[in-house]
Amino acid sequence: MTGAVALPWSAALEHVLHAWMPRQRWYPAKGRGVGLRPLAAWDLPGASVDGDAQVTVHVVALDSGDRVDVVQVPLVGRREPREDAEAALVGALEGADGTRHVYDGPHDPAYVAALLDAFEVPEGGDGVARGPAKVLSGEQSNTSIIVSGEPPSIVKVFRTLHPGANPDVEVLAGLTREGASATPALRGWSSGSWTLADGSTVSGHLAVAVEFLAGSEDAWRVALAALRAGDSFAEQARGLGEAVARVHLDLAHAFGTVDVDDAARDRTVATLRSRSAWARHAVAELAPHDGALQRHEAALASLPDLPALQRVHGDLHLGQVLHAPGRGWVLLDFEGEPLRPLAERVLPDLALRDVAGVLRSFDYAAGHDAVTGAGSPGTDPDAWAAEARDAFCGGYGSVAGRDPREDDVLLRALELDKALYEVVYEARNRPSWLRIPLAAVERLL
Ligand SMILES: Nc1ncnc2c1ncn2[C@@H]1O[C@H](COP(=O)(O)OP(=O)(O)O)[C@@H](O)[C@H]1O
Ligand SMILES: O=P(O)(O)O[C@H]1O[C@H](CO)[C@@H](O[C@H]2O[C@H](CO)[C@@H](O)[C@H](O)[C@H]2O)[C@H](O)[C@H]1O
Repeated sequence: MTGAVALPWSAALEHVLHAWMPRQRWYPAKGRGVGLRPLAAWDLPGASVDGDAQVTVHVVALDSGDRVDVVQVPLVGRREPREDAEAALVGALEGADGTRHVYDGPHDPAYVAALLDAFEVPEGGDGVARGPAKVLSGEQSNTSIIVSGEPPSIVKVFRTLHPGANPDVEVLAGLTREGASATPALRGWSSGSWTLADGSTVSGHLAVAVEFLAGSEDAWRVALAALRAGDSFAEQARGLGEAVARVHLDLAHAFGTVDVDDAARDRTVATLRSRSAWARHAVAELAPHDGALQRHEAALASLPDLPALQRVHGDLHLGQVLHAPGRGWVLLDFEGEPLRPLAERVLPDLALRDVAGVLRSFDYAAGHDAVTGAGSPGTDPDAWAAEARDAFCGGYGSVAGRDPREDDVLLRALELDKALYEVVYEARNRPSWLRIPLAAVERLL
């Protein structure tokens, strides 16, 4: 599957990627020794931008023995080095025919042009208007490129690949058909195939393009700024609650709902239990709560009746919400929790899971400055978060027809579930933040 392409797999390319990939923010195997295995490679016609560019997309398995991650690595090879792109240089390959300078695809106009040419467009859509491209900097699990055409778009190149539909593409396609306004409109996507170790060929989405909301600010920053200034976040939280409820109604309409029979209830309870057990085993700092967590796992059997299940966001927090001028709150990134297997992330779930996600995020905002020393609250953080929480639930209930606080037992179980996920997430990624979700686990148990 990695045959005649412009930049074929070779010992030299493997060596270069081995050094370069672990330094990338999106690299999913940080801290683990991995072997690289090529799963697929294909060329995109790169010469449409300039004659020197050769665009090859590699799909590579990162194998650490007990776990395999599959990543997408689009590369551009050039005979002439790009003066303006030192930071995007992956490495240089020496061959009998001279040196090839290899660049990270998203930072090279030849790849971006070729990627957009390969996009499929939703029915009735205009696709992505071409324009100058710029990679978004910051903490991201994928690589996003802003394409400043008229209108502008943002293209997300998926780095970790999964077979099947990517939920970001699938969900935004459904919501765009619904004419939803609290999510960005889908503009296009691309797909590809790769071959697994057992010889089977699978396909999946490689990239997605949506409308770019210029001039927007993310809710996490807005909330932190309000807290530091000593300003209430109640009005914004109420609007956010309304927006989340509208997205839930649109998702239910686009993808349907599933009534909870005994089997679905058992599955939901089992998922909550196994997450608690997973966290207990994964993070030593939970040891003092082991007994209480085991009692909690047993008590989940007596949860009250569950509402119907539906497609949800799955990893909703303030960093996944933008405030866009003239548009209000807009929810992003429907890929679900990165630490959860994809097959689970696309199943119908409790809409209250997203409510719990936002409530946890208010708690994070309240605890952030004390843990990181990045600023200082201008008001009592706990009272600030409690007010935001009430306003959010009130706003949500005014659109959904039921206030989440009426389902307090279930909501609490979902907040605890999220806090346990966060404990694992922080232990792996930001140990200095671990105190925030650990304190929540203690409080919620
Ligand atoms: N439609 C959009 N308009 C404007 N900015 C966006 C848009 N989509 C994403 N962003 C910006 O890109 C960041 C990362 O997007 P996200 O979909 O969460 O990617 P990832 O899966 O890599 O975390 C967001 O936090 C936001 O700042
Ligand atoms: O945005 P991602 O899909 O990568 O989500 C992961 O990272 C998030 C952190 O960026 C993490 O969110 C946690 O930290 C947030 C503050 O940075 C906070 O607002 C959230 O409430 C908290 O869960 C998320 O859990 C993780 O899946």
